Amino acid sequence: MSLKLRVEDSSSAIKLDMDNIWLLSLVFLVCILLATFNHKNRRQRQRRPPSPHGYPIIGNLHQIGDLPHQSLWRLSQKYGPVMFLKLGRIPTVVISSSETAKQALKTHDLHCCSRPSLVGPRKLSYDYLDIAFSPVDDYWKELKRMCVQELFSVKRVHSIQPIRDVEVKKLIDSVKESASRRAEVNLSEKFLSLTVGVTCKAAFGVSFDSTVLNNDRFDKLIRESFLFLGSFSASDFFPHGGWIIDWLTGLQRRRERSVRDLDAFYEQMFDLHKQGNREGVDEDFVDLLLRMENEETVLGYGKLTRNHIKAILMNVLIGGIGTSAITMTWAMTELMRNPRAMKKVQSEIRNQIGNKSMISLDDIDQLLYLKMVIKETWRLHPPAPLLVPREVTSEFEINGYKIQPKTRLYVNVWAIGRDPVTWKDPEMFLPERFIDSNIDVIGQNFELLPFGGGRRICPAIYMGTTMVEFGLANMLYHFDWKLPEGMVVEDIDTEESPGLNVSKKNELLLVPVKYLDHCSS
Ligand code: HEM
Repeated sequence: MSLKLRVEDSSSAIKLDMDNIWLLSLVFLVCILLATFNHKNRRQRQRRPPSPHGYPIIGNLHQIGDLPHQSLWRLSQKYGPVMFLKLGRIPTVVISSSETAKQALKTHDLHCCSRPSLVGPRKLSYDYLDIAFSPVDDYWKELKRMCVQELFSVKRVHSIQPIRDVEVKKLIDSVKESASRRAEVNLSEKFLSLTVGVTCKAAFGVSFDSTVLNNDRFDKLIRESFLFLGSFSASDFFPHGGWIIDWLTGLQRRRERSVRDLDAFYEQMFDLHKQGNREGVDEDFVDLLLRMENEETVLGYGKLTRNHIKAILMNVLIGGIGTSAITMTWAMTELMRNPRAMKKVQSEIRNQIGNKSMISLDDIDQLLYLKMVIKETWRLHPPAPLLVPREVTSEFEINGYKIQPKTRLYVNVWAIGRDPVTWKDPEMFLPERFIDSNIDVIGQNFELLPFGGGRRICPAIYMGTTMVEFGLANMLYHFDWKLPEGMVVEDIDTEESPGLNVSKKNELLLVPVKYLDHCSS
């Protein structure tokens, strides 16, 4: 009995040992698998750009704040010029130096020149029929080529000069009137009226202050579109459930109303053109696009339709109005903060122009210091500080870090303009830094990118630059500028207001003094 027991004991001991061996082998195998997986994962993570710590679900969204370009600049000082963030569900890479911008916008432009699908732009652009938000495809390529050749060409910029003359003359007259009363002028508002006036006449053949265009309604329309293009939309970061938040916050409703109102505005403009009830140049933008529609012009995959025209006009409104007005306001702000630069630029203009009632486009070519003032303004205050977001379509590397397809890519040109590696005393407004420098804004110098670069570069650089140079030159020629009673230079702030285009938060109020009165007295 005892023998039997012992035999049974030893067999179960052997069985136990076998079980242990199996168990140990299994644990060993799992350990090896885990180690291999971990190693692979660590290698992959190592090849991903450095990243600040994020939270589940929201990722790094809480670190973005009201002025994302500023928050991202601060983060980039800790995590470097190629930084990875998870914004909600969206893998995002932020580029913050001229050297890495060159890699993204030049070397690897082809891999990252598409646009992400964003809800606001999708509605405004009739499902991406525009230039700015359309993904990269044959339609976008042909549309951009057509717009560069027809809408934004040097010839067209010159053909709308009579419109600029009329609108700038109106501005001068209204500022003169304030000067005669020694009253303050809201320059932020004046510059906006100027660019709205020029854009309305050049694009739609109507005056902003005419009865045809109810300017209160138009003003509201434009402000609303800017607002919702620039405001936070949960759907853009949580593609599957974000719409619920947008619905709860009322953003979705406001967005739909704004799209409806803009659509009605375009239809009204088409009707006016049908009735021949328009003013301005021989052929405005609507005329040109309607003519192309009649000629059954094919772009990419199909014929140009009314929705294509509306989407293109949306880009003209969004691109043409804010950017130039913002630049002129920032330039005047910086000149008021730097009286030496103000004196120098006014002397240049007045010495070159002599005694004239209006400055011409040809005169502008000689104003080299003015051009430096504008470049310096764009270095410190690019109107689109993060450009327009891009989407990566195929894998590439920057500084040895792998950037995966479907990543959203931001280029922080605001940070690049303040990089002490590139710019000496970056916080100082110093137009002279461009003397003897070849740095230009046409996308070839990656330290200064107010118009972006690569395939997605702004197609209207000449149009935008001409508006800014012409508007500023006239305001600086005709008037001296003083601060309102009781204010000193140190009181002028450079606070920014959030949005798609970053403008000066507090409006710029100045008192004009008529210059030519000095001459005649
Ligand atoms: C001071 C004036 C202007 C500035 C600073 C400016 C700046 C920019 C920037 C930064 C971009 C994005 C580039 C990128 O993503 O790399 C852009 C794109 C664009 N801009 Fe401008 N812009 C100005 C004037 C204009 C004007 C006057 C128009 C039209 C009337 C215009 C139409 C466009 C369009 C259609 C795009 C989209 C290009 C694309 O995605 O392929 N811009 N602009």
